[in-house]
Amino acid sequence: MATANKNLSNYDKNTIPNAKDFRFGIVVSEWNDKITNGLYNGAEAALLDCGALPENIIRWDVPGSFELIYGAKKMIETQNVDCVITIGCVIKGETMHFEFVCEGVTQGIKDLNVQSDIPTIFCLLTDNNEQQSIDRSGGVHGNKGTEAAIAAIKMADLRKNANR
Ligand SMILES: Nc1c(NC[C@H](O)[C@H](O)[C@H](O)CO)[nH]c(=O)[nH]c1=O
Ligand SMILES: CC(=O)[C@@H](O)COP(=O)(O)O
Repeated sequence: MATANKNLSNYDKNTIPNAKDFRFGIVVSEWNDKITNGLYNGAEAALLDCGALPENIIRWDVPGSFELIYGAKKMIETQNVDCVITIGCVIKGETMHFEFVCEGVTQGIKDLNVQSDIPTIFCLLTDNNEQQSIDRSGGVHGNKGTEAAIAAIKMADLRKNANR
């Protein structure tokens, strides 16, 4: 289903574990910061709405989406978190740089999920233009940050139960 056919901000708290016992790291790219801050706000609001404690949400900023990989790796290594959310927004320019950044971040986040026991959630917008990013960070299509927060809670809970 394309994003255009679903609202990214919709969730049913009855289907989501309580987040009160989980610690979350959120790594945020400074590129397109109007968008990434909107994504962060959606993620933070959803985590708090589902019971997460403010002191259990740790935010680090990195220069661009490519640095999300290293930031998430160090967050996992040093902050005793139960899940990491990586937030970035890559918007197509004139060159192939878009493709390489998007693919590189995708592969890097995938590698973290393979190599680490801590889930890393992929909240990266890869858009053709700024309007698409606006629409997905609190606009007409909802907020992908909200979606990422719900995924983070569910994966932290899955990890807890799997490691019992
Ligand atoms: N063009 C965008 C970038 N480019 C920067 C890279 O992410 C990286 O910081 C740089 O190559 C240095 O390593 N980053 C975004 O997040 N969004 C863009 O649209
Ligand atoms: C995704 C990017 O790095 C891109 O915004 C850079 O723009 P350009 O391809 O025009 O250099």
